[in-house]
Amino acid sequence: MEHPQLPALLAACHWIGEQGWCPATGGNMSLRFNHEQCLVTESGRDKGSLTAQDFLLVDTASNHVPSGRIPSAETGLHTLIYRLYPQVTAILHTHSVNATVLSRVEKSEALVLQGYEMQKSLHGQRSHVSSVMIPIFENDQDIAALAGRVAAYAETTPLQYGFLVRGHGLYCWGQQVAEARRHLEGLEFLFQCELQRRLLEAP
Ligand SMILES: CSC[C@@H](O)[C@@H](O)C(=O)COP(=O)(O)O
Ligand SMILES: [Zn+2]
Repeated sequence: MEHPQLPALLAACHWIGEQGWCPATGGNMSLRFNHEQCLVTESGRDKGSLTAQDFLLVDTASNHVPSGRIPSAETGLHTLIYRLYPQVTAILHTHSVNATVLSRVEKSEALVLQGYEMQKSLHGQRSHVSSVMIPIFENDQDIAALAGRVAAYAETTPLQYGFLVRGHGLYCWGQQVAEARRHLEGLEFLFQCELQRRLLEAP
């Protein structure tokens, strides 16, 4: 499989593996291929050691896979984001300890980050004074049902950068692989800060 951004995505996946953010085959990654198709990781691969052969062409409208191979179990979340946001070209899904724990510690439907300079690692954020809201959706083994809830939410509140799935992990994206990777690194930094702040400030 060839795509101008695939080398950058493979490098990002290897870096993600080094960070320990995709343990035990967790996580999945994708690229927009053209107006009709995207490239999604094959299910069950070790995401830290992916090669170009581990990406499958998927029809973005129907989730159909012409090759007949088995794409990520969470393909429906990737294709939803590509359908909703034409500017998105790369999506990263990771299972870091911090995203997994923080999405459970925070009991509400969103994680609000405020007061951090690193909020400016996120597209359009200009100041630590602003609040960054990362929605948290309840985990679900029925990915079509989860995608339906994400789509319903996005009808009233456009998704930016990414969202958390409770006790599961982070989905984030960008207009290029480089932006998706910056969002992932920025959000993971913010998650770690927020977890430590909550621990240290706990009464
Ligand atoms: C290690 S089990 C995790 C999976 O259930 C899932 O959440 C995941 O992210 C990876 O699934 P995959 O089908 O390989 O894309
Ligand atoms: Zn997952």
